[in-house]
Amino acid sequence: MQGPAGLAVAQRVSGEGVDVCVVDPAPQSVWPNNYGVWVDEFEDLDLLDCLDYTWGSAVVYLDDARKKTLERPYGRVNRTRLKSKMLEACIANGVQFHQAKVKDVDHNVSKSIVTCEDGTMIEAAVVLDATGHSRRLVQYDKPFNPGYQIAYGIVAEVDSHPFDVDKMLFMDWRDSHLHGDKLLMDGNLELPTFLYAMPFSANHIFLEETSLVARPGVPMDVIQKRMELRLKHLGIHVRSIEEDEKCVIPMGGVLPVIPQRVLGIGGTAGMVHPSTGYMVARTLAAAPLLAESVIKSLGGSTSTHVSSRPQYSQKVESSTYSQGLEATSDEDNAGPSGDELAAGVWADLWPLERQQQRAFFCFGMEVLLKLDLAGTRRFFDAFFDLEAHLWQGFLSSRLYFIELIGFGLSLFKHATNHARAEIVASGTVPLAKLILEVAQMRPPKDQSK
Ligand SMILES: CC(C)=CCC/C(C)=C/C=C/C(C)=C/C=C/C(C)=C/C=C/C=C(C)/C=C/C=C(C)/C=C/C=C(\C)CCC=C(C)C
Repeated sequence: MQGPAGLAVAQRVSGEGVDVCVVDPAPQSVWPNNYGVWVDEFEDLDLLDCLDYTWGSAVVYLDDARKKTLERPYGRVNRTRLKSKMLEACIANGVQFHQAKVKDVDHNVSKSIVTCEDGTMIEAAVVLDATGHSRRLVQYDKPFNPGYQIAYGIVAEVDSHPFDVDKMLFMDWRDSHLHGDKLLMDGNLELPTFLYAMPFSANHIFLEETSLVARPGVPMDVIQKRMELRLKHLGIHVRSIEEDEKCVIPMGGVLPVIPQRVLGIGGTAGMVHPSTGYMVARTLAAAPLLAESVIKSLGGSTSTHVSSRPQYSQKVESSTYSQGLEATSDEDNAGPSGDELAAGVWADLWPLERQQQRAFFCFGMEVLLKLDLAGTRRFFDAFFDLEAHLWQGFLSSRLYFIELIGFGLSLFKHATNHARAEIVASGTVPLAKLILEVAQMRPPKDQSK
């Protein structure tokens, strides 16, 4: 199924007159996850009409005694509206939808041929892999060793809940619900989970028990059991479950090979924030950038180089799954070669400063991976005490490397001595790796120039 990233690119590229074909096994299905975003992020994307609930602030419980209020509005994405809006724009721009899974792709100098599981072959000037974490077509040349964010969530009708409906619950690290179960309690002390909740009304709420990051991931059944005990402890009686979701999000890990012939966006292209697991706002912001880059590389806006509809022909076989997006071209030798074109787009997508930023976020993730519950509480106590532009900028990928160094030093300054000692103990090796990695980084080569 095509997620927000792929559709956003299809919409933008087709809006410039480029012929686009989206390959998706379920183009009309509803996206499965409940996405939450900071309202300012969606405001920047001009998508405020795609939020169905907003809260003026968010709350973090560190433990039974300490609570912080984050003065930053938060919203729930209306995924049906967002998808309809994108689909309508795509249809109006003439995007074709082919209902299938992509099986494979082959390239020649100027074109790529995508083979679908139903045997259809589609010729394209550019192929974009937007298959999320299944990373169907994009290639990796190093072992992928991410951390895992695991979450179990429900949208439920409840008799009542104890949360303020004007505030969303960003993180609740309290653990008193586990006091009666030593095994679960000890497990949580070592690999903690928190509750994340969006209260829509006094008896309608989204509740999600979440492991921020662990390697390997915390088992789903453990997370569900912890949530069950938490809800009981909070006196939340679930009348009915409208939706439930099981999320497994790989965080960090290596980037795909840059450049490579197939383009990528979203999870397949390393765009999950490695310290938070958030991705929607980041990929929706990257979509126009990628689209502009593709259009520029194809030789301006529209159909000088790009004119034909996808050419379907018969083919056989079927097996795996995937989706893709293809901009088609029938001009064999005009403009840059396929490799040059793709290299230019990858260079725009992952410039040096974005790679450095991501390396810093991966460093942050390595520190989080080593913290137990007590350490996590101390860490977030310092994190949310930072000046707003620092913690907000960090979460929304708005700080670049030099600012991130300032952020790191400020966090260190705000931390208690105990938390500083933990950051040093868990962060020294990852920090040394970060420095080495950043020193070796070079801007990606744009072969089209
Ligand atoms: C929808 C779906 C799919 C799913 C969903 C699930 C969920 C619910 C989720 C949620 C999530 C969340 C809430 C998240 C959050 C997160 C956060 C807040 C994070 C944060 C982080 C931070 C960090 C990591 C930081 C880091 C930092 C550091 C490490 C620093 C350090 C420092 C030092 C060492 C000093 C010196 C330095 C320099 C110079 C650099």
